[in-house]
Amino acid sequence: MSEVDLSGEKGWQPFDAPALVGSSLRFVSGDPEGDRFRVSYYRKPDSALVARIWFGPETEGPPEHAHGGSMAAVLDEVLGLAAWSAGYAIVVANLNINFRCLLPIMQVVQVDTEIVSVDGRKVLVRGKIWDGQEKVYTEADCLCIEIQAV
Ligand SMILES: CCCCC/C=C\C/C=C\C/C=C\C/C=C\CCCC(=O)SCCNC(=O)CCNC(=O)[C@H](O)C(C)(C)COP(=O)(O)OP(=O)(O)OC[C@H]1O[C@@H](n2cnc3c(N)ncnc32)[C@H](O)[C@@H]1OP(=O)(O)O
Repeated sequence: MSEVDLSGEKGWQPFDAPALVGSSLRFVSGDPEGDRFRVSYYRKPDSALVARIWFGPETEGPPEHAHGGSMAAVLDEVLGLAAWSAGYAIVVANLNINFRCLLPIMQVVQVDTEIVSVDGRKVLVRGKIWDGQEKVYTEADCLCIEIQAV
C-alpha cells in the first residue's frame, strides 16, 4: 500500500493516546502498516484529542465505502480515548451514531472530539468523522462511565 499521510496541523502535538489504556487496545490502532485502519493521534492547543485516520480496503462495506461498523469502532476508540486523555478512566456505555454521508475508503479523514459534560462518573463526549474542511460523514455522542482502576 502506498504511503499514507497522517500528519497533523500546525500547533497539534503528536500524542500516544492508546498508551493511556495499554497494549490491549489494538482493534483500531494496532496495525499501523496494515490494510484496515491507520491512525495518528494529536492534541490541539486547547488539549482536545483529534485523530487523523485512514480507512483502508479492509474497512469496506458498501462498494468503495466504509462499513458502518468500522466507523463505529473508530468512534468508540477515539471518543473513549478523548475521555481518557482528559483524565477520566472510563469504558463506553452508550454510543449513539448518525451516519450522514457515505465515507469513501482509501482516504485520510479526521475525527474531532469534545468533552461536553461531566456528571459524577458520567462523561459525555461528542465527536465527528469529517474531512476537516466541511463535509461531515458521521457524528456521535458517547456516554462514558468512570471505572475503578484495575
Ligand atoms: C496507565 C495504566 C492504564 C491502565 C488501564 C487499565 C485498564 C483499562 C480498562 C479499561 C479500558 C477500557 C476502554 C478503553 C477506552 C477506550 C477504548 C474503546 C472503548 C471501549 O470499547 S470500552 C468496551 C465497550 N464497553 C463496555 O463493554 C461497557 C460494558 N458495560 C459496563 O461495564 C457497565 O455497564 C458500566 C461500567 C458502563 C456501568 O456499570 P456500573 O455498574 O459501574 O455503573 P451503573 O450501571 O450504576 O451506571 C452508573 C451511571 O451511569 C448510567 N449509565 C450506565 N450505563 C448507561 C447507559 N448505557 N446509558 C445511559 N446511562 C447509563 C447509570 O444510569 C448511572 O447513572 P446515575 O449515577 O445517574 O444513576
